[in-house]
Amino acid sequence: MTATKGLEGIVATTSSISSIIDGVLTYRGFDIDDLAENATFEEVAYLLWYGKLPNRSELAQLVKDLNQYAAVPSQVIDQIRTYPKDTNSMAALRTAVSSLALYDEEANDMSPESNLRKAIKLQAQIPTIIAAFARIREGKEPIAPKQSESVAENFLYMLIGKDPDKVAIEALDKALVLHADHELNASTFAARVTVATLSDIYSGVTSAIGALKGPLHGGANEAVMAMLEDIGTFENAESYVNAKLANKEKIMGFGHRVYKNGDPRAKHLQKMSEQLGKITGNMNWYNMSIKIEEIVTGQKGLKPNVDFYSASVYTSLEIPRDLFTPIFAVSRASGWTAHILEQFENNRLIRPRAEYTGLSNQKYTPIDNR
Ligand SMILES: CC(=O)SCCNC(=O)CCNC(=O)[C@H](O)C(C)(C)COP(=O)(O)OP(=O)(O)OC[C@H]1O[C@@H](n2cnc3c(N)ncnc32)[C@H](O)[C@@H]1OP(=O)(O)O
Ligand SMILES: O=C([O-])CC(=O)C(=O)O
Repeated sequence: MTATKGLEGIVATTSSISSIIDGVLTYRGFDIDDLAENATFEEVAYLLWYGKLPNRSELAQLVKDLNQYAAVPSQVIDQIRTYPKDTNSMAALRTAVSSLALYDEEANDMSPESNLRKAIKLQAQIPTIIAAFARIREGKEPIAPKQSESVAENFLYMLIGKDPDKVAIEALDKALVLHADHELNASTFAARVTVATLSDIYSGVTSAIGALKGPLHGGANEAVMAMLEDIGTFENAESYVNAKLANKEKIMGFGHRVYKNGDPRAKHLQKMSEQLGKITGNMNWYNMSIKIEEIVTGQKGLKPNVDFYSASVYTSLEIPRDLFTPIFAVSRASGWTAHILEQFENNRLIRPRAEYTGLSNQKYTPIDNR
């Protein structure tokens, strides 16, 4: 038995949800470029869950369900009020999502209908939790979700407390489309491993949030912004990045386990970053990002991943830095739950082996003789 570090190149499951083949990402066979240009997040979520694009009445029903479920149990909001004000936002989300199960009477119902309903509930409630957390820590009252056509609109509304502008809604909606699913990424794998024990969907999504939090995965978008802020000005970018590379430190938002010739989602986010920079009149983050890309790609051949330009996009939307990874979770909730439903459809326990590299033939010695 020989281990492959990080399971690189190991095919661990079959899936018909999304594919990455020759650097092309598809959701249910639809190219991400096509979806990014044309689809709304709600259409994409429907596509991931049901395997086809919705017609008008199917989409209207999903929007109705999302609106119906968007309010979070008051006990969960009350718990969020007790979190320390400096709680890590992903830790808050992980804890609150886990506690949603306590107040859902069907949390442990394993029927396919119940699991699909809970997938939609989780999708509806995750944005509400994040917005409530963000407001409560600032000493403000959470804002109840409104009837809305769009998850992006409702999230921004609950976060800022007024109707968001059209540009912001459209930009966030596109970011949600781009982040919705990504084959067997670490957080999705964590979700599938958890539910393959026949644990419940809340446990699966809680595991996934824990995995997404790390800076080698979803947490990189926040780390990218921390780096941009650290650099501060365009003029500082070159020396900063060169020093990091010389020190063999990683530049956040670059590289990918699967894409070696570039992440197809990055160009959409780059374009949005530029457009939003022009609209806000602040091109600093965009220009700095372009410079960093030039250096990192030039020197290391590494290309930006989905997390790199999303940092400047969210900053242009005036979203606080530590909500970037929770927003990733808003989108990926659709993919996680689609994968959980797929895992339940054809389940087998996921239990690989480890190659043992420890000591052998050890003999027990009584404690006083050690
Ligand atoms: C949504 C997402 O999860 S996208 C990924 C988000 N994560 C990041 O942006 C964090 C920065 N990037 C990375 O850490 C990595 O590229 C990962 C985790 C994404 C992929 O990792 P792996 O496939 O395991 O590659 P690994 O970390 O082994 O790197 C291979 C080589 O490239 C180098 N490398 C990889 N990424 C970077 C980077 N961002 N900056 C500098 N060097 C890098 C490594 O140092 C290593 O070099 P070496 O062979 O000389 O030791
Ligand atoms: O697939 C991965 O390893 C990480 C990633 O890009 C994602 O989850 O979107």
